[in-house]
Amino acid sequence: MVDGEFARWLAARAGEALVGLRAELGFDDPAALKAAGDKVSHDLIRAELARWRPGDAVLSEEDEGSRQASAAQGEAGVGSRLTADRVWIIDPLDGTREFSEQGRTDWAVHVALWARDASASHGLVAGAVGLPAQQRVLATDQPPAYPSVSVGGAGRLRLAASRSRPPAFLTDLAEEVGAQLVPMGSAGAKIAAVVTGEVDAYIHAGGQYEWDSAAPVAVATATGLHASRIDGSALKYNEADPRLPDLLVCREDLASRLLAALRRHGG
Ligand SMILES: Nc1ncnc2c1ncn2[C@@H]1O[C@H](COP(=O)(O)O)[C@@H](OP(=O)(O)O)[C@H]1O
Ligand SMILES: [Mg+2]
Repeated sequence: MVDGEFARWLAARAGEALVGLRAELGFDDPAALKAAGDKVSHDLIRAELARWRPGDAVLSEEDEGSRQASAAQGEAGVGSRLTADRVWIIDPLDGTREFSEQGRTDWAVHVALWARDASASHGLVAGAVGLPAQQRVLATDQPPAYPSVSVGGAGRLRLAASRSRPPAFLTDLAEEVGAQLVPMGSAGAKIAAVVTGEVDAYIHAGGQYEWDSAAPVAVATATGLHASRIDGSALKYNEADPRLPDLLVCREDLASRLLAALRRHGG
């Protein structure tokens, strides 16, 4: 299987396990469901990567060791992710909070591949975003079609934002550009909503990590969408410090307008 296809398969498998876990444990103890979700998905993805891509390094939200840039990884001799040529950047369960709430579908499985010699944007050569509760996986092996303009209707832009930690400046920015804010959980689900045209853009600031955006940004850029930091600079992955605190994902035709508004409001 080529990498994009493999990422799709892996995200789908982890998604099935997570759907099964929700059915098995129910929603009475959200903390237990979140912890179990993180672990089950992480263990499954790590095991399949070790089996099918044993020479590659891994950066995972749920693996303290892999977050330390200097830590040796995997089998002996594989070395640190900072010297590796290929690094899988995974978030086994993005939108953990929403996963633990009955009826919510805004949670995701992220599987991305970063390569040192990549000509692809952001160094991301493959990626898949599993949206198990929406019964779909978006992936770079078959990138979705570029979204049609203004699905929101009435000519009003729709801006996806974190439902629990939206940037403070977003209300003013939305007012200035005449946009409606659409609160949603999970960076992957929000970027997927931009890809499918459910919303026009996603803006985040104030904190996030590489695994929160790598896979969905891989899919968004494969689709032809704009993805950058909120100051317009490039998103960089597999850095020593995995913090990647802000980003903008939107249709290309909106990028300069939203970046200008971000210069005024985004700090
Ligand atoms: N201020 C912040 N600092 C650190 N991580 C943040 C953050 N705001 C959002 N995130 C992370 O980004 C992902 C999407 O957040 P949100 O649902 O609020 O949009 C979540 O990932 P996890 O669910 O994998 O922890 C969340 O933890
Ligand atoms: Mg996350």
